[in-house]
Amino acid sequence: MDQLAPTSANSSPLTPLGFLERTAAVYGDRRSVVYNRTVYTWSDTHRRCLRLASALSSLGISRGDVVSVLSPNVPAMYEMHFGVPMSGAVLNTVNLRLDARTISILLRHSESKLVFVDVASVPLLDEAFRLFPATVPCPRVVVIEDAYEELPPAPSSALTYEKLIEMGDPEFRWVGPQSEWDPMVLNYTSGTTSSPKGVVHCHRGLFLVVLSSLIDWSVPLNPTYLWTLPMFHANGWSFPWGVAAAGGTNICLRRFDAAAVYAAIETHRVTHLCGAPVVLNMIANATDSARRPLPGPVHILTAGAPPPAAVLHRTEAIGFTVSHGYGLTETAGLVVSCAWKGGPWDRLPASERARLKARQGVRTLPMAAVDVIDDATGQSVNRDGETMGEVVLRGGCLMLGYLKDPETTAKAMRADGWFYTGDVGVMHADGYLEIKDRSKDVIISGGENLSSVEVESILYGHPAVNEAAVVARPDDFWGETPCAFVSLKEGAAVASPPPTEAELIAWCRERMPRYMVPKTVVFTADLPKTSTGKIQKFVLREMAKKMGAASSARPSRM
Ligand SMILES: Nc1ncnc2c1ncn2[C@@H]1O[C@H](COP(=O)(O)OP(=O)(O)OP(=O)(O)O)[C@@H](O)[C@H]1O
Repeated sequence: MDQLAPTSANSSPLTPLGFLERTAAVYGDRRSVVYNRTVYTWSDTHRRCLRLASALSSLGISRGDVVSVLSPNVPAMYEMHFGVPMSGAVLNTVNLRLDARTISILLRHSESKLVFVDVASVPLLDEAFRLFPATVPCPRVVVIEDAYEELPPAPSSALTYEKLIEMGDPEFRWVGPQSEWDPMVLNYTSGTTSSPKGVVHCHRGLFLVVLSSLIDWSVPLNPTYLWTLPMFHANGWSFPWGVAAAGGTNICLRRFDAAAVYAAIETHRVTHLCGAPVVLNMIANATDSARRPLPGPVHILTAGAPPPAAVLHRTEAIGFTVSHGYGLTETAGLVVSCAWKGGPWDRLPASERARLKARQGVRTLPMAAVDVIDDATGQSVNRDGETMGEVVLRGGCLMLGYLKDPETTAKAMRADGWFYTGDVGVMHADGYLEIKDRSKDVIISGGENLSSVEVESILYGHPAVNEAAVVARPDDFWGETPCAFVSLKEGAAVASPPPTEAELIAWCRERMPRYMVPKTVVFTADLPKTSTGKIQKFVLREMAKKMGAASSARPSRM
């Protein structure tokens, strides 16, 4: 068999961009994108994306150029996931809730050639441009207008998105990758633990993550998908391409709250949506006036932060079917998922099912391996569900690397063949991974590593708790002790009397070893979050630090 080698017939570069043409051929008349009263079919979307790619080429955008976009989940944002890379360019979705300084840094770092900007974010972009040094040219700007918003229109001289689409040729021969390893997107990480890093993914990695996400979540043909997850966050875990592959309908929302989510589900008969655990919490704790009955089965995929078992339990009790996965910007989407075994697991009590589902799970199909390794020895930790180590990954969905940062890339993708996630986890006897913390969030109390996620999950079980985050507070005796920041559910906050610090501490004491029990509880209306819905623990850690050292007496430890 030695003479059998790849030929041009069997080695066309893998890319998710080809999904669009196929879906337009099969489901041309079906709805592709819905936004308020705007409804496109897959034929429309196909033509509009080709026009976009063609128009970008006519503006001089070519292979490898970075094109950025600052936009909420509107149809233009969806189209750019195809149209921009179909011009050969690299799509760079920028978090539109960042401040002007960070946006200015990211645009310069990426050497972006053109920026699409939502009309509401024009002043923010202008401010970012003012921070460019005089010697560095600003990228060209295209404004995305919105007929449904009462916002000042784009200046008459501005090139608008719709004008650009009109300029383009719907018969354009799109620019395919020369190699499946060609870069296709550039995404900056959320900046939860450090400055955002520029993650570059190639066509091949995205192709793999899209197909495996559909299989893993058992997405059927023609789903109706509600865009609650921002597309600017890791390309909405790659579902812009996934919904196209499945011939689904994208329901776009510029902004949402619990009432808007329930209303959209009812109006459009939504079948699927993704959301960080904060979105689940928002849906589960919605007031009666916001809630509507579900018109049919609704599947929610959650990831991005550890979902507390209590939140999974509450969301499923309302009637949603929740799946849980784990991934990073560096993996383009979900690469570990809590594969549900059905049968015996279905027969367990609901709270036990939620506890199992809160585990992150096993590798998805394109991944070669997932492990938890001991930092000191580099060996796998015992599969006992207790011994903590760093979560490492290997497989086809991993990024090419960090843009212009070989040192950080080498630190993350090491010579031993693993990608180091910076997450701390345990491996259970059944081979399921469970994340216990981010390494920077681990609390070390009296020399013992303590998982803030475990303490949080107990706090979430308290009926009055809306959200909880636990961080380290300096302690004169123990070095660090857990400090909990807690927001209460609306009803509980006004009910008399709301729980006190002593009551929450007692609640924890009954349910966890003493060394894990928070020594301090701070009640707050809201917890600080990144725009991707992650709790900013570094902000809370600073607050805990400013509170000064807790001077513990030497309590007896369990
Ligand atoms: N299911 C999950 N359970 C627990 N944590 C999760 C889950 N999914 C994702 N995460 C967390 O999210 C992280 C990936 O987030 P993302 O790539 O958006 O940026 P970030 O890591 O928050 O930002 P930065 O790297 O800039 O600090 C993971 O490393 C992990 O800590």
